[in-house]
Amino acid sequence: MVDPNAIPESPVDEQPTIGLIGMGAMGRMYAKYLSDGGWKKIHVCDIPSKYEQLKEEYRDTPGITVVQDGHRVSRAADFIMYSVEAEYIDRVVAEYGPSTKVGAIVSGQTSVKAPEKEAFEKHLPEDVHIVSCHSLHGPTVSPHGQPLVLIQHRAPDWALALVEHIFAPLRSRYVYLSYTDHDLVTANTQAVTHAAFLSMGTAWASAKSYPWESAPYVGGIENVKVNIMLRIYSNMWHVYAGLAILNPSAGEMIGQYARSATELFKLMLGADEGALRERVYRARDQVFGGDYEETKTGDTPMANGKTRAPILLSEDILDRFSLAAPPSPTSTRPRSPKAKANSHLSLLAMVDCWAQLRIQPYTHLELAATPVFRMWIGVAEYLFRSPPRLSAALNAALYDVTHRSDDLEFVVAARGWAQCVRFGSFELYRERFEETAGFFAGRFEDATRVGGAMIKAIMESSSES
Ligand SMILES: NC(=O)C1=CN([C@@H]2O[C@H](COP(=O)(O)OP(=O)(O)OC[C@H]3O[C@@H](n4cnc5c(N)ncnc54)[C@H](OP(=O)(O)O)[C@@H]3O)[C@@H](O)[C@H]2O)C=CC1
Ligand SMILES: O=C(O)C(=O)Cc1ccc(O)cc1
Repeated sequence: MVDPNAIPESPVDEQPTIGLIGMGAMGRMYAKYLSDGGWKKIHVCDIPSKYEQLKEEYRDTPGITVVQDGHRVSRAADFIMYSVEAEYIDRVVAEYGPSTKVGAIVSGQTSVKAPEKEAFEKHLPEDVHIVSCHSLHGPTVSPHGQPLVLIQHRAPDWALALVEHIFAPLRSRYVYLSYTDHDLVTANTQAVTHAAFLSMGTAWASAKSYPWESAPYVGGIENVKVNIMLRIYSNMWHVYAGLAILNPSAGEMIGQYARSATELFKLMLGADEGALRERVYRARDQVFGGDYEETKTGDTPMANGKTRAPILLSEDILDRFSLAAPPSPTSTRPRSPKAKANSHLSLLAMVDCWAQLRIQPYTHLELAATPVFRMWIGVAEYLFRSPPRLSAALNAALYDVTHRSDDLEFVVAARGWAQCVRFGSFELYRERFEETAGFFAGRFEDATRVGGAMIKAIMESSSES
């Protein structure tokens, strides 16, 4: 529960009025935690046509008052958070921003901050403060211990302290960034990671192949790839479109990912083993350090001379999180088709891309990683920190032609996503996203359950280490 005695020096009451504009997945998550945490004056709204339905839904929730629109929220609240689609932030702030109460603090939950900053600076009155935020996790992940970015943009220290206090019930880990650094970090971590998973999904859907039924993609780290891919496609397209298309740094990074996939694939096609190994090992040394073979435990050496334990769990444990059909009690067949070496083009391209862009993923991991980014580094280190695994992947990539058609689909998909982001078309993005999502939709429910349990197990094990 909130301790009113802990409220910092500020001109607002012990129980500030909190306003939430946009009651989609994130607005609802905040409403729940803030209400459970003991805040008693939370005014919320979505678009006016949802007023009656929202009012009914929150009738018995302590502390929550549903109002018709953002004007009513803005007039009453000491702290207001916009949780609307990034694409619409300018329009929504233009409409409600001028109604903001004098001296209030305004925040935004958008995943990309450049348009939010512009909208706030353009449409908010001079006499209100701006302290923005961004929870670096999806609405179904517990916020406890997850990074929550706070951006003290145009605000005195008491305003930042009050926002920290209001968000205390989330029990998140505050990360302090500027608007500009936020977009740089999330382009490195989220946008390019999503490009990899979106491309995997599109490649499998184009090949009309469910990966959990196909030998190279079953078991161990393949389960991580498949579960995260499905998790992304079961979320809302606009979240990914916004953070890729509207982030000024994301297009270049996603473009590099597609270039890395293309160039590596050409080396594979030409069976240019020397050049492929040279390029991949150089990227590995740059991203994971050069002394990987010396750590017998499989730990990763860090720039500060220490080592860190691997992010992922053992293959056997990861095997539990499969979407493949369980064996029947009488069956003598193995639980799933036997795994076979994979060329891992999506991962080779990721590490090459990090190296080309001089991105140090471990630096981001410590500071501001989403669960998805953490898993993705985990998968990459699992492959790259093991010389035999990496070598087997390179052999498969060069000499096992059965991977060629999937790798070709992957390159086409990665190029398509990069072009779509470069063109900046939300409509094209939506169509591409929904087409692939439609192919997998039948498994979203299972994927949410299995993927959620997998993320929980991995997060718990990495916080213990
Ligand atoms: N989902 C995620 O994993 C995360 C999302 N975010 C960010 O949070 C923001 C919200 O995302 P999320 O909650 O997932 O998306 P949702 O689509 O679930 O929620 C957005 C809500 O805002 C409503 N809205 C749009 N215009 C207005 C308006 N004028 N007045 C009031 N409400 C309005 C939308 O209505 P309608 O549907 O009718 O347009 C919708 O209900 C986005 O900017 C996203 O990038 C941040 C972290 C994680
Ligand atoms: O972890 C991820 O990358 C997700 O896919 C969930 C997500 C999406 C958007 C955000 O702004 C924050 C987290």
